[in-house]
Amino acid sequence: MTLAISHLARRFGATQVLRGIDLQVRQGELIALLGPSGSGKTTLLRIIAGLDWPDAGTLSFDGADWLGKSAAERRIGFVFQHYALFPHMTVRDNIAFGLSVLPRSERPGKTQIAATVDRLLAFLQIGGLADRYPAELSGGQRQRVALGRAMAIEPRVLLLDEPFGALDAQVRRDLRRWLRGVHDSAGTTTIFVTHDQEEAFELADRVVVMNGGVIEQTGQPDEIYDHPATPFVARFLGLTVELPVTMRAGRAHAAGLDLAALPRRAIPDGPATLFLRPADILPVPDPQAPFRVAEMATTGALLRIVAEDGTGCRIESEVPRRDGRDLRQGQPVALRAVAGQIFPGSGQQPAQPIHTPMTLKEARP
Ligand SMILES: Nc1ncnc2c1ncn2[C@@H]1O[C@H](COP(=O)(O)OP(=O)(O)OP(=O)(O)O)[C@@H](O)[C@H]1O
Repeated sequence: MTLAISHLARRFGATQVLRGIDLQVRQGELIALLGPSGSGKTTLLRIIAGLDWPDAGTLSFDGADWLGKSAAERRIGFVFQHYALFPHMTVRDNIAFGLSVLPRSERPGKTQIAATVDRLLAFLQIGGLADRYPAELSGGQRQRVALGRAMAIEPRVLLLDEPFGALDAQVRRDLRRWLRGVHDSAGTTTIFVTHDQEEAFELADRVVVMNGGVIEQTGQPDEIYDHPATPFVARFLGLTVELPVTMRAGRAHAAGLDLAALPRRAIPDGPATLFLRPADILPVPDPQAPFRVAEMATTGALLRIVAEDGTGCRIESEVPRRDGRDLRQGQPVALRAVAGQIFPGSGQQPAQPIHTPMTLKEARP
């Protein structure tokens, strides 16, 4: 069972919001659509749900065209950021709602609906809330109920749009783990939208990074974190230090930088740009090095160090405080990169990826 999206495009007036989306989601996967505001995540989710239609492209489920089907026919469960529970109904009635409005031919009997709701209340660990009204629930409890309501119809695909966006950090973290458990035990196929990196990486089997209506990269969290496929993904995932380097036979070189730890890459000789996380740069005392420690500040566990080379180049690094014990203000240091990503081209706009974004076939199961 696969949800297959191909060349999907959507324009609102002059704004091209989706520009050719290709994505396949397998049965039982938990997928995060991650990207900045306006990148098209919600639009994509609404098209999958049958709440909006694309201008071009295809959307199919198990080989059957879904664009010809209504939202109800697709049997989608949808949870929005702002809990759209019915205020005048108890939790029990909210969860039963989707079942009680099914066409007569598909609608289970009253006893069966009550049994399904009881099972869901227990499964979602909200049995104690069954007779409360939404106004008597916390935000986190409301989102659990909203998920219960979405799951009652046994959806083929569960869609969540920033489901925890309005909640505080600790509740979000708790709900995340709870959702992962629910997803695993229920065996649903789930797609959720978030702009919170940590949430996407902790929860998802695969993360889809979107930007400006295109998918920049699709992959397992660790693959994306370790190997961002485009400059956008690199910046978005915190590789904020960008340095001009020169490639020779697959190796990057730059004055004052020790780049020997970076593996060789298939990149043409010539100018390229190295993207690094501050935590992947280690300043090492070296009397010959062109850099000097210009600033040092501690955050408790970490030491933030700014190194300058006297020509205006300032590079920020972040090391565990114990690793920076030998460093002093003004000291000459070489900067050793322990990880990083290189893209051909130089300046503000390094050329686009050397890797093509991963497709489903390439992704590990
Ligand atoms: N019905 C609409 N009419 C006109 N423009 C729209 C409509 N819906 C969305 N847009 C525009 O499409 C773009 C993408 O919106 P979308 O909500 O899909 O992005 P998003 O990635 O989900 O952003 P956010 O994280 O802020 O929700 C935005 O520029 C938005 O203003």
